[in-house]
Amino acid sequence: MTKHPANTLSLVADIGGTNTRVALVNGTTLLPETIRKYSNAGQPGLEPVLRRYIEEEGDVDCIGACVAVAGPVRDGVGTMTNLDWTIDKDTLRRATKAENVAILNDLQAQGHALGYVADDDITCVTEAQAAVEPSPNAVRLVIGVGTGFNAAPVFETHAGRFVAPSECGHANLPIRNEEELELCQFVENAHGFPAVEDVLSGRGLERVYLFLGTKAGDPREKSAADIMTSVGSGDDPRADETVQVFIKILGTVAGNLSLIQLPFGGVYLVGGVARAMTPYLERFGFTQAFRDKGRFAGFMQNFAVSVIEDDYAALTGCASHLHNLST
Ligand SMILES: Nc1ncnc2c1ncn2[C@@H]1O[C@H](COP(=O)(O)OP(=O)(O)OP(=O)(O)O)[C@@H](O)[C@H]1O
Repeated sequence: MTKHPANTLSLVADIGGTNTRVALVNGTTLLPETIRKYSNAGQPGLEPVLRRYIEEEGDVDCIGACVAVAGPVRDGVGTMTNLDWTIDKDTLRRATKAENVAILNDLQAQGHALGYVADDDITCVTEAQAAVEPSPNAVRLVIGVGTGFNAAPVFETHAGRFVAPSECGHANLPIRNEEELELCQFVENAHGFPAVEDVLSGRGLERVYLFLGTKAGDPREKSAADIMTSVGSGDDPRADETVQVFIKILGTVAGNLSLIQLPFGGVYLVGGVARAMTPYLERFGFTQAFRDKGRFAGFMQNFAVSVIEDDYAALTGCASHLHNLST
């Protein structure tokens, strides 16, 4: 017997460079007991992952499906940046048998989730100190730091919410001091063009650790998870130094993006690496780097910055997008 007799459900998926999160939704309501997380390693594409999910959910029938991909989407085709997968609507229809299907960039999905994330899942890092309260329709900005880096501004328009996609993780890495210049050269020598994502990501954190070790004549490697376990423990000062360098560059980049989008409604950091950084952002100078914009240092106080702790927010964003398409 099918686990889900009511035929009102849709499937949503958030496909990152490392993990795919899948769930069922009823309208905009995520069904928490249906959330499953799969490692992408060794999988040839999305179709087998979705087929396995549908089977594990008792061959559930879905009326719609929306997936968020970590990469550019053009004309309904998503190309994963950090994985050899391409996702199109026909594949999605074939895998889910749903008629209404949609493909979004994953940061667009995060933008569509704003307003649905519980207050308990939002941690304020940098308070705005502006005299004027933001209007309810003020622009917001989501910034994702996980396997990759990306951002998306969220606009509330008369026609509904519009979340603009971007690929800003592939813009140049900014440099503010001698050490960052050396890091940039280290990345370029090893990997070619030094993009923001080459430092602001899980692999990027590991590169910063290796860079500092190489500079000190002791080039050791450590995984991103192990660096975050060591930081603050006193057993590896290089982990602390690594996280400090990372957080300052994150502040600089988040500040740059804020000057481009003017998110008076707030900046929201999302993704596994951003979440792991939460306890250290203030201690290691995030706000200072975020506001370090010369004559506009005071102006930067208009922007509050928070971290979204909900690992499944993009799934709710997919549900909201699908719901908006059908109403
Ligand atoms: N405890 C940790 N601290 C910091 N980084 C971690 C930790 N555990 C895993 N990572 C790193 O986080 C990244 C995965 O983050 P996340 O789960 O947000 O990725 P994703 O959704 O698959 O990626 P994306 O959407 O950015 O492509 C990997 O690069 C991994 O090395």
